[in-house]
Amino acid sequence: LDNGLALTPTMGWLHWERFMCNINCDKDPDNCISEKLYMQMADVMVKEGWKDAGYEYVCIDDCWPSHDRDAKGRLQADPRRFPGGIKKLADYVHSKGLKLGIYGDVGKNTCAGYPGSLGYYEVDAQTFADWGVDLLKFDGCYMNWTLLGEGYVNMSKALNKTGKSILYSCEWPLYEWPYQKVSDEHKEYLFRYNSLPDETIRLMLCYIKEHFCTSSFPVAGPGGWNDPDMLVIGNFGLSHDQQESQMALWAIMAAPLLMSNDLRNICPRSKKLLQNKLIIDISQDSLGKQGSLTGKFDSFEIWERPLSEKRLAAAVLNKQEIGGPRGFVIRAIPGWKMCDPKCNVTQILPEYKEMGVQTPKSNIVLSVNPSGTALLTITPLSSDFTEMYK
Ligand SMILES: OC[C@@H]1[C@H](O)[C@H](O)[C@@H](O)CN1C(=S)Nc1ccc(F)cc1
Repeated sequence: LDNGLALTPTMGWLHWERFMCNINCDKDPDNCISEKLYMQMADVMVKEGWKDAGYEYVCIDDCWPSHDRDAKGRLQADPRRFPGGIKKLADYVHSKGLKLGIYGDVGKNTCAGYPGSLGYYEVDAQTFADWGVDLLKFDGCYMNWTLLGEGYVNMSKALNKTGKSILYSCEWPLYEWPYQKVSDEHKEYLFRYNSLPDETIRLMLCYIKEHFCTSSFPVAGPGGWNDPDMLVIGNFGLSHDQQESQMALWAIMAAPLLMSNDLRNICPRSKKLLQNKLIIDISQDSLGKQGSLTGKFDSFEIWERPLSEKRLAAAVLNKQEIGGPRGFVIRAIPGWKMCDPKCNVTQILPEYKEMGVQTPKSNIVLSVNPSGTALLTITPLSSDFTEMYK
């Protein structure tokens, strides 16, 4: 959808993978789905450099509403967990210079059984607009599969009708069979299509542990991004190598960077990784071209993304889980052919290393940890440029 939103992949925080549907505010007040959680995350995002790094959306996921609509048929937040209501929460988030995302469902109920928007698309779109919501994640549960597309299109039109610019983040392709089938119609109406099933994020965990999904994502670009779901960096499930792999791959794929973790309590290494400016620059690159899998051999996967100014980002993933670090000769990267007659190479992960001017015959060997990734940027140099890097 080209109305000036989502020109680069969305960046922010989303509650689901870390806080799920925890509504037990009596016993677990610090981690339950309540206005306090989002206000605290917004505070931390400003205080701890997340906003400055580019993370701007604070997103509510499922389980926020009351089970009953109000007298006018409008959705309302659970009054005990959100005593101030969503509008007040949006005002608070906006006062911090951030944006608020909310969650709805195209069908009768949300996946966790709260009221869905079927039959209420215009009412709900207007309600979200009146509250000052900036993003809507629209799920696809409890919906007659043959009416799914019509529902998503109708909500897209209803959102447009409000006259407010609300980033429309859909799970439409997720509920299409086969998965990841994103048609032109999807792209026309969607900004960010969450094109992998939720279990894939868990599978993605095991993918990150064992292998990455190698399904080629449909082409994305400014105004519409494929979304392999939340960043789980800073949680409990991944080793640091696997966290580096997720961050590198999401940047190469031009995927939205929506963290789902506890920013109030995150280990310094994970925070440094999530705030790594060079990786975020790859993710947010102005060319807006999504990267892809360009090579697979000897239990390595190479993922490459063309960047602005003729540069290339390359990620070398060691899919082997056992054993120790393995060497990968840098000139075996398919895109290395652009290093002709020379190029300048910067390694970003696993640690920053200026590799300087290289030639097509470079013998540099990258060391890649099991389930880890080496991430590079390669800048081609024409012969006269070499002087600059001497
Ligand atoms: O209830 C909301 C939850 C989160 O929003 C996820 O990000 C969405 O992918 C949807 N969702 C869940 S658990 N959805 C879901 C997960 C598994 C399944 F078989 C059917 C639906």
